[in-house]
Amino acid sequence: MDETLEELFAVIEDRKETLPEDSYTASLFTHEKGENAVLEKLGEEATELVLAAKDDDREEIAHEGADIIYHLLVLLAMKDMELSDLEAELEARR
Ligand SMILES: N=c1c2ncn([C@@H]3O[C@H](COP(=O)(O)OP(=O)(O)OP(=O)(O)O)[C@@H](O)[C@H]3O)c2ncn1[C@@H]1O[C@H](COP(=O)(O)O)[C@@H](O)[C@H]1O
Repeated sequence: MDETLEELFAVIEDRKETLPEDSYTASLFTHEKGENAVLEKLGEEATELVLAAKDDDREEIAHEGADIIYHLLVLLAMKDMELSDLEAELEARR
């Protein structure tokens, strides 16, 4: 899981740097709504996750959970944060 997150975060940082035209990630960095675009996505997906959990739909829980993690990593990159900032917080709670 760690490796998957690190690789995904590296791709996100690359999209932020190179802004390819066909990249959904790049479109979040250049969105006219600014960071609100990713914040709205996080809000929507949190609601969808709650509904999936209420329906006991394990496939949908995994789908919405992955959407949330991806958009959270985009938010970290947008704030010039590192994956290690999140890891440090989790480590401190152990
Ligand atoms: N992990 C993701 C990822 N998760 C979600 N999304 C996008 O986030 C959007 C989610 O919006 P929506 O919820 O409206 O779309 P949806 O899929 O219908 O979702 P539901 O409504 O079903 O919940 C979709 O357009 C997805 O394509 C992602 N887009 C990209 N990535 C990763 O980012 C990498 C780079 O992608 P590009 O930037 O597109 O090159 C990819 O290789 C992936 O690894």
